[in-house]
Amino acid sequence: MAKELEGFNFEQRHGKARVRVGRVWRSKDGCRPFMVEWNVNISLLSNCVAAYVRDDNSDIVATDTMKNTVYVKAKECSEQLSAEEFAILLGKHFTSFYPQVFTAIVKIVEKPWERISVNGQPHEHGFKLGSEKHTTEAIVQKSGVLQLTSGVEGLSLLKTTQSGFEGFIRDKYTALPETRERMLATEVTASWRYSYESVSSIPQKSLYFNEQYLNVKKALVDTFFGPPERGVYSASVQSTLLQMAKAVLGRFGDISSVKLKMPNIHFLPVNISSKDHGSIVKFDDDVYLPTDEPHGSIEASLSRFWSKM
Ligand SMILES: O=c1[nH]c(=O)c2[nH]c(=O)[nH]c2[nH]1
Repeated sequence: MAKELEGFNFEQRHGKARVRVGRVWRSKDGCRPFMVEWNVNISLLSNCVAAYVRDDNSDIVATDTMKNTVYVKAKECSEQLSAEEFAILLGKHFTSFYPQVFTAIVKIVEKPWERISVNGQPHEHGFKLGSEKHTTEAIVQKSGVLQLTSGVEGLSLLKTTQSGFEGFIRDKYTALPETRERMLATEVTASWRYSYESVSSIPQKSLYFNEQYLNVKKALVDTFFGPPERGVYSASVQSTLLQMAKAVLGRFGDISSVKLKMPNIHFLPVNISSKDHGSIVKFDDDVYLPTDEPHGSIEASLSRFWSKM
């Protein structure tokens, strides 16, 4: 919230970044132990202008206290919970415990520890690190008003065919040939906003948001690839991105908007020729030069008309 200060507009927030916490829930009535590793970012909007203007810290929640609170609340959570629920729980705490705090913004990135299978059997206490990460952001107001966003980052996808790019603008700067046959590779960053508008209206079902995370990820991945035998043709990253976004809004009624970032990570055709021997390697949709940079950057968001995002 902007405030007038000595003839200027002034906005401030403070918080603790990158608070890392691991939580293990030990086995109970036959359940396997479960663990998570979270990286928590807290940002508080509070009435503490005196600290800026008068060296008066009496309204400051120390960022060290915020850090400690993460561990206290993790300890208090005796049942396994999703990153979304933990973010909301922290947001509720900061906005209700401190009169000075009117909004809490809590972001969590979950490290993708996955239970390992040994000889096809899920291990009791063994985990290995997967690839893409589950993310969430809860913005909690003192009134209980909530904005909840979840996402995935680092979801690397590639298909070796069923991708092309034709019909784009051609001018004196254009060298790219048109094609109906290329590799398509990307690293998806997605975020989606849930339509729950207060902390009291979120689903009470245990681990609901973990389930939704897997469902949304599946919708994104399935749409990118198409059916296993035939796949589906992609006319551009743009076209595939929109189909993926539509699949999410089409399948999940409690998601009001979705944002997708899909860099086009190029696999360049390899053609090598020498002065003496002419063509040494002639590209025949077989040998590529994988690259990181430069890459195409394509992003879009899709929301329902009634969405606030
Ligand atoms: O799917 C694509 N979209 C583009 O906008 C683009 N631009 C480009 O050079 N190659 C591609 N591919």
